[in-house]
This record gives sequence, structure tokens and C-alpha cells, in this order.
Amino acid sequence: MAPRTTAKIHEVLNRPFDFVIVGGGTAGLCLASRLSEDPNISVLVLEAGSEQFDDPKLRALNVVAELPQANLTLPLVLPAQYGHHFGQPEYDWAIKTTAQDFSNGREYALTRGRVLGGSSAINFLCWTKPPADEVDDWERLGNKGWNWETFQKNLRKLEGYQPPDDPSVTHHLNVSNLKSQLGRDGPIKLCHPATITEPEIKAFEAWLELGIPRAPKPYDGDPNGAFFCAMTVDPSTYTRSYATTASSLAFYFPCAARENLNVLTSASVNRLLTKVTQDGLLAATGVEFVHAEQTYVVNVTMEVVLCAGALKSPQILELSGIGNKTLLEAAGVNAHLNLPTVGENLQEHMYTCLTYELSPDADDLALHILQDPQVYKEHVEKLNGHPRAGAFTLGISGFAFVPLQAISDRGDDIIKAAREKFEKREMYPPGLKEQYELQLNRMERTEDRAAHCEVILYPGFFSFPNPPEDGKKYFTIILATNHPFSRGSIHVTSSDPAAPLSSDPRVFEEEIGDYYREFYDAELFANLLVDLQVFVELVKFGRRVACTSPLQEVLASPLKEVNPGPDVVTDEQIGDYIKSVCDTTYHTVGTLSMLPKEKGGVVDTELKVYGTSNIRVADLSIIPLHIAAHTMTTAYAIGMQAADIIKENIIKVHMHG
Ligand SMILES: Cc1cc2nc3c(=O)[nH]c(=O)nc-3n(C[C@H](O)[C@H](O)[C@H](O)COP(=O)(O)OP(=O)(O)OC[C@H]3O[C@@H](n4cnc5c(N)ncnc54)[C@H](O)[C@@H]3O)c2cc1C
Repeated sequence: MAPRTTAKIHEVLNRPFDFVIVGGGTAGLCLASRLSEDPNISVLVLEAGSEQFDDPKLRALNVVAELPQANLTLPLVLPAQYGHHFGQPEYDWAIKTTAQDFSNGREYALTRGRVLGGSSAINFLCWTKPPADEVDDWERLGNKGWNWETFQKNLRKLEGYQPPDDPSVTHHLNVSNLKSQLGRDGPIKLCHPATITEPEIKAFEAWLELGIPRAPKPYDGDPNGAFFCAMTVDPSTYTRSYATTASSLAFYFPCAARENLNVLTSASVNRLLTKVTQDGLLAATGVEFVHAEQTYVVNVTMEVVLCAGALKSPQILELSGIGNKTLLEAAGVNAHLNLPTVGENLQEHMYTCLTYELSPDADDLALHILQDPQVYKEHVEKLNGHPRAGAFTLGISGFAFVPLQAISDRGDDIIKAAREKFEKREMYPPGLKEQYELQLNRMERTEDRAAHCEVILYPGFFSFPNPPEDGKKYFTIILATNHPFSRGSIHVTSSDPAAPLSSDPRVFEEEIGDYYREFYDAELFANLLVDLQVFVELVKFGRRVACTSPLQEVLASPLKEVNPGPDVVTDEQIGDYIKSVCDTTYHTVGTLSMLPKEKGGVVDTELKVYGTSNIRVADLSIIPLHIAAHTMTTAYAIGMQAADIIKENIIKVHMHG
């Protein structure tokens, strides 16, 4: 299908829109496609990034036809899914954090998609879903209607899973189990990597040896255990299936011909223009944005929906004068609505890696070999062959979601200490105590314990600080934590939309952003850093996996751990390794939390910003408590539920009486 181009600036000027959606990313495009189903509603999406429709970088595995013309300079044409857009302004916001005290002073670069499709256009393609109970926790926190039943119903409409038919792989993938749990006809195409390597299969078997069960229902509410996940790849073309998707008929392309839907790219929103209504609420009347270095305003007749992601939606609210009054005034922004928790309750997943040398007779196929341009070209041809082959057919798909107690015999002690710390504390900022209680309960209960920890298989070299050696083959075990106690914040520092944000995830500090600082008892919290201690146990578990059959047999003998390496032995050394090399998994949530206002909420259950009449948020900012899953499915589910809310409650009232 030939892509329809997006709107031109003259097409969107001098006319009002019923809805303006800020951010054409994962949730934003999903929402736009649903809202514009009603031809009576005009929808404008303003996206800061460009389309990049024809860019081989974006359509990772779809590069084949375009490669002869493509620039093979590294790292631009390497597959999109594994970090090759990082730091490139035409794709990545790369928002710098403040120096992190508990990460040896490092500043993280928070990668987020800055392109039509948002982070779904550059992410790592892994389709995972949270446990039912953790989605239900959002409802337990006071958000009626935000539960697993709705989440799952919406996602099943989106899923277009195609199971493989090769009997030699279906057994490993447990396809008969997955088939019944995933939707088959939806627009987001899902399949498994065409190649799963021997070390991945052996590592999976090592997990089973270590007592990790196969996940009973990874896509139906119980992902605890081991499974091979599906990827957002269209099996018919082997291309990325994402929010914009050209080839897989997802959200933008099928709707692009609708006259009531306009998507303007390279349109960076500065702020909302507002007025106070007769009821004393703040109402958005227009949206100010920059396109081709010119500033414009578009008027809105019904609502503005912020879908700019958990790092950028708070900025737009703050620049519009909605946020912590003191902080806004310090930044030189006129405060119109004092909402002190805007930009707070930030929660992030973290990961670190262990890399092992493979035995010399292991297969050469690995993701990192594509960094060599010559090898890259050869593997593009292999991808184009019949059957598809080569490193482009690999993926990141081996997952184990595990409770702390399942990987460490110190698990109970750590959880007990966390409970004691929690009980000793006298003051909590509004809402945090309830969140921590749920988190502790997830860990403490004896049945259906939550997966605090996650282990992921990476076929290749992916770790720091020691580099790979030429001619050697490698396998990496990625370790991630899912339920951080740490709370951070993100805020503007200036009224200039282009000025850097102050982003402080407070990694491993288990505490609280600026607004919460007055509640902070540093001495008490210095005793035990639960988030870090869990991570240390996880690294030890990763090492046990490497020493377990049958994985051990495909690794070099004697065992050679490249990172962190044999010198990193004690808990303190492991903790220090983690602090020096770990990174965020690009899963920030919570910065505009959906909670009762007195519990620190910024939006209500209809996603409306408290104190406003027509400003909503529909992206990962609203998630009040983090989950044991990667966040793409949640972003799509939010887009779907937001559409239902808006359609039911607003369109019905305004348009159809
Ligand atoms: C590198 C990477 C790998 C990941 N891998 C996975 C994975 O394998 N599996 C998984 O489940 N999740 C993964 N994730 C996470 C997941 O993709 C994201 O959490 C999810 O897509 C976020 O959706 P969103 O709608 O909240 O925001 P986004 O999809 O990021 O959309 C926000 C949009 O708003 C736009 N925007 C921002 N500010 C403005 C402004 N001022 N004006 C106009 N537009 C603006 C942005 O350019 C962007 O297009 C990954 C994320 C990244 C970055």
C-alpha cells in the first residue's frame, strides 16, 4: 500500500478541531484511530517527530527492498529494535537524567521514540502482558473500571498472532498454549522469531532445571514462569508491526484516508492555551506548537488529550501552568492550577547483563555480528532468502518472570526487612503508603507471588564494560527488576519548551521526588536498599543459570564470564557493578498518576486532569503502580480504554444528545 502522506500545515490552520491529540505515539495513534471512526468528530494529532515512512532504519526487518539505495553507514541501517537509534535526535528524545547518587553519579539517557509511532517504532518488539492481579491493583488503588478484564478484552482486539507451523519449534514455544491466549485477527501482527538459537533453548531448559515452571498463562493473566514471547513482527513481510504500521495495517494507515483525521508531523507542542470556565475549572481552548520553526495555535472545541508519553506529557502540563505552583514559579511559568503531584511518582524498571563466551563449536548466529557492515549486507540477503535465515531472524524472546523467593534463599529475609522498614516509617506522602502496601503484599503472600524479578535471553553480546573479542561467540543473560520501591520525578526548569528537563528517577534510592522530600528520613532509609539488594540476588541467580545444564554445556569450558567477570564476587562488588553499568528499560510510568486526588492523583478514572474541564491524559504517565511486564501492551490498552471513555462520555453527550 502506498503510504498517504501526513497533513500539510495549511490543512490544519484556521480551523478548529474537536479533539487535539498531543503525541502520535503508541497510545496516541491508537486513540486517534478509534476516535476518528466517528465521521462527525474531527481529530488532529500533533507529533513532534517526523514520519520516516521510507526509512530502512525504522522498518528494521523490512529493509530488503530498499537496501540498495540505503546508506550503510553504521549504525543507521542496523535493525531498529536493538538500540541502533539511541541518541539520534531524529528518532530519540534521549532525555538526560540528573546525576544519580546511587548509580555512581552516572546520568542516564532516557531513550523514547521521537517519530510517528513513538516508542512503538523503535522498541525491542517484545509482546508481554502484566499479571491480571497487578492490573487489578490499579483498580484497588481507587480506579474503578481499570482492571484486567477490560485490559485483556481491549488487547485481544488488537492482537493478530500467527503461530508458526514448523513442528520442530512449536514444542519449545508451547504454541498450543499461546494460541488460545492471544487474539488472532487484530491489527498488531505478532509472531515468533524465525530463529531461536541453541543457547536460548538450553538456557530455557536450565531455568526449568532450577525449578522455574513454564508460565501457565503468559498472555492471560499469569505470566509467572518461563516462556518464549511473541514479537510485534508481521510474519508475512517480516516487518515491524507498530502504531503507524505501513505493512501491517495497524492504526494510522488504514485510517489515513479519513477526512476527519489529520496527523501533522514535525509539530512540537509547547503548551495548552487555557481559560477559566464559569465552574472555576481550567479549560483548554487551543494548543500552541512549533512547525518548521514557526509557532502556531490550533483551536480546540471539545478536548485536548495528552499522549506525549510519561516523560513529556508532564512537561506540557507544566508549561501550560498546571503543576506544583512553587516549582512552576521558580521555572518562570505562570501557575494557573496548583497540582503538586504533576511529574511525581515516577517509577522505572532497571536492567543489567551477564555475558558468557560460548563454546567454539557454537553457531555463529548472533545479534551483535550485524554491527559489521559487510556481515550486515550478507545477512540482509539471508533474510531475503527462502526460507528466511540469518541474524535478522533472531529476536529477544526468552523470558522468565520470577518471584524473589524463587531465585534467592535470602528472599524472605529481604522482604521481611522491607516490611520492617515500611512499618517503622511514620510519615508517607499521600498515596504512597497504599502503593507500598500492595507492593509488599505482592512479595509476601505465599500463593501467586508476584514476579519481582525478570530474566531475559539475548542471543549475542550485550553488556559492559568489557568488549567482545574478535572471533569469539557470546550469549547474554539480561536481568531486570519489576516492582521498584524508588520513586522519582520529572519537571521543567524553564518556561522555554526547548530547555532540558530535570529528570530524577532516583534509581535505587527507594524514595520520592522533590515534592516528597519533606517526608524523607534519610537515616532510616540508608539501612536497606531493597531495590538494589533484589538486583544483587538476581545477578547471583543469573550466574547460577550459566552454571546449570544444559546451558553450561554450550558455554565455553572452563566457564568464561566476560561481564561482570570473575573479579566481581561479593555482594558489595556485585552492587557496585550494577550501579556502574545498569540501565533503564525505557518503561517509565506514574508521572501523571491516575489516583484519587487526595492520594496524589493527577487524573481521575476518566483520565481527566483534576481541576480541568477538557484536558485528559492517555499514555503511560497515568499508570499509578508498576507492573511485571514490558509496557507496550499497556500503552495500547490505555489508548483503547481512553477511546471508549471519551466516546461514551463525551461524544455521546455533545454530539448525539
Ligand atoms: C528502546 C525501547 C525499547 C523498548 N522495548 C519494548 C519491548 O520490547 N516491549 C515492550 O512492551 N515495551 C518496550 N518498550 C516500551 C514501550 O515501547 C513504551 O513504553 C510505549 O511504547 C510508550 O507508549 P506511549 O504512548 O506512552 O509513548 P510513546 O509511544 O513514546 O509516544 C509519545 C509520542 O509523543 C510524542 N511527543 C512527545 N512530546 C511531544 C510534544 N511536545 N509535541 C508533540 N509530540 C510529542 C513523541 O515523539 C512520541 O511519538 C521500549 C521502549 C523503548 C524506548
